[in-house]
Amino acid sequence: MTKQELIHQIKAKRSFLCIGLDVDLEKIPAHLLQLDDPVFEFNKAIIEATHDITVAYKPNTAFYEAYGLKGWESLSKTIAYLNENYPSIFTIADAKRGDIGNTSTRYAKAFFEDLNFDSVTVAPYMGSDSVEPFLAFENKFTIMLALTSNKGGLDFQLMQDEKGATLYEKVLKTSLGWKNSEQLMYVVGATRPEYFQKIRNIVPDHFLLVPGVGAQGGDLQEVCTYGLNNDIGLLINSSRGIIYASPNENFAEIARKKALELQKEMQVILDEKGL
Ligand SMILES: O=c1ccn([C@@H]2O[C@H](COP(=O)(O)O)[C@@H](O)[C@H]2O)c(=O)[nH]1
Repeated sequence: MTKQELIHQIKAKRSFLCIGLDVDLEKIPAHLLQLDDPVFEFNKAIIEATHDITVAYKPNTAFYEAYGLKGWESLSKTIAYLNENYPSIFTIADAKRGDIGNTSTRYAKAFFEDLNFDSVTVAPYMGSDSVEPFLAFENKFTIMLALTSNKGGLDFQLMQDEKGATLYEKVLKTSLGWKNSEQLMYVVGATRPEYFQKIRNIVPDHFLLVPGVGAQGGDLQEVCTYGLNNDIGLLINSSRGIIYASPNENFAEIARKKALELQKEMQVILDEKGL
């Protein structure tokens, strides 16, 4: 998918919502457990209930890898279902990969070629030659961790050098010099709204993937104050807050209700900003 296609979808749907498909067999309604692939059936129901009001889906691969081969099969079926039925929806493999160059290339092939995701999350810790192999894939996006939503994210990301520059700022600035850096997006936690202005000064044009709204307590309005750019430039993720809003047979209906609440809020924000 191209950036223009993503922006077009966001404007058409008046939504920059990303739904996280973090499926846990202990949390899904009991009636699904009798089916052959409960994880895929759960995802299918969530997708059918929300595809018109969300622009992206983000399965976190940990939730699939935890179930071994069967879990990988559920992931593979989910992405195939999305690509076949809703090809204009942006897909994110939240896998947080990155390794020496030739290994990163294999990761990139796994997510971009075999599974055919539009994007994958990566960690920046191993530097340019660990991320550039992902950026070599045309019309695919590499979403790099910048300032994460978790408490421990601050252990390293806010470390300062003698001039007061923080590590996450250096990560952002350095990555702009990498080959095909226009295909980067960055993860910034919704729990860190006070940093969005600074981040937008460094990366005014790139998309930010923002997890942390919902279960982690981040606030959509606060993120949008400085996070939005002229292309909208935000993908706001909520996983548990949407997919587990009801433990009952009506889970998909209630997930839609929760997703719609966020989408309506987004619509108002976009209207107010004239976007
Ligand atoms: O900084 C980060 C990076 C990734 N995540 C992931 O996003 C979702 C959030 O799930 P919720 O249920 O909406 O809290 C999950 O897959 C995380 O691993 C993040 O939260 N923060």
